[in-house]
Amino acid sequence: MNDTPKETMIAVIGGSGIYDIDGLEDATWQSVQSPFGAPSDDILTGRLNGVKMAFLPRHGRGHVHSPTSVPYRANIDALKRLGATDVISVSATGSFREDMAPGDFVVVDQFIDRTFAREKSFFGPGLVAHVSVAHPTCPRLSEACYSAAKDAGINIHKGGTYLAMEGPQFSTLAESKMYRESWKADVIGMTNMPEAKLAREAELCYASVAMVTDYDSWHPEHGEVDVSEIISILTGNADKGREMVRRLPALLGAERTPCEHGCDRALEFAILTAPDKRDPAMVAKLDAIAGRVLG
Ligand SMILES: CSC[C@H]1O[C@H](OP(=O)(O)O)[C@H](O)[C@@H]1O
Ligand SMILES: Nc1ncnc2[nH]cnc12
Repeated sequence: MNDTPKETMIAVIGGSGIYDIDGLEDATWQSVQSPFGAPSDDILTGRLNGVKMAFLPRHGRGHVHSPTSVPYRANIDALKRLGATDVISVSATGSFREDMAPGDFVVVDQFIDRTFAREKSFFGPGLVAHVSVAHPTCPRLSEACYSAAKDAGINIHKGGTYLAMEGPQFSTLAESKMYRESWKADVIGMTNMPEAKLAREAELCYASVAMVTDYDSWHPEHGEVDVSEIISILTGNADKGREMVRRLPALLGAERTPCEHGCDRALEFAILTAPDKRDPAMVAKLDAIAGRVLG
């Protein structure tokens, strides 16, 4: 695995309420083994308008994983092993903005990571690496999601900061007000971190489409978050999400050129451990993630 793949494979990670996608040609659920453990579920693969697609339900079919127990490393490693070039997260989020209303979509471009009980890196003792996540999402992929959603008639906002909390409980009122008023976050969820950081370490382009389901707890006219309301908004949005995904292959194309923003070269100068000090077991485990630079 020494070169940038030449063929696009769009991987969609579906969040709460999204456990399947339809319309793929040659659709097959595949079991993918990863040295980082079992992914959340088998991965649905196929083609859409001639472009390779993969779909992974983040919480597993039947929603078996909590935001903390989602095997983020295994998921990203398995998608990379399958040949994914672009990863699109579709997630349920609360909103801190009056104008980002339930039913709207937001193309997230920044994150505040408040998670604390998850493995956040593929690297560690024996193979140390530091990648930049100053710009954690891929502008080209994000733009494609925005255009696809616009064309599908979705009310979508370009850019927004996603506060990633540990969960599984929703925020207190004081937290909700602090995230909104002091930290200026736009949306809140429990899963995009460390997923976005891991995608960057894996040299995958990553975009996040937040589906707004509620106003968290800050809004004086909307009260507390209620999961049944979230699911009813998500169910109403399912067709919109599918329409957006259906338009992506035409926008991204089957032939993959290097990412102009460098997502696919994030590890170029990131590994600090000297070649003779590298742990051979770590090097072997990172064959898919870092094989391009480890040789
Ligand atoms: C069902 S409400 C809380 C749950 O939904 C979101 O999951 P995802 O990002 O996978 O759509 C949120 O982050 C929580 O995990
Ligand atoms: N208000 C909220 N907080 C955290 N995660 C969410 N997912 C959907 N709504 C949410």
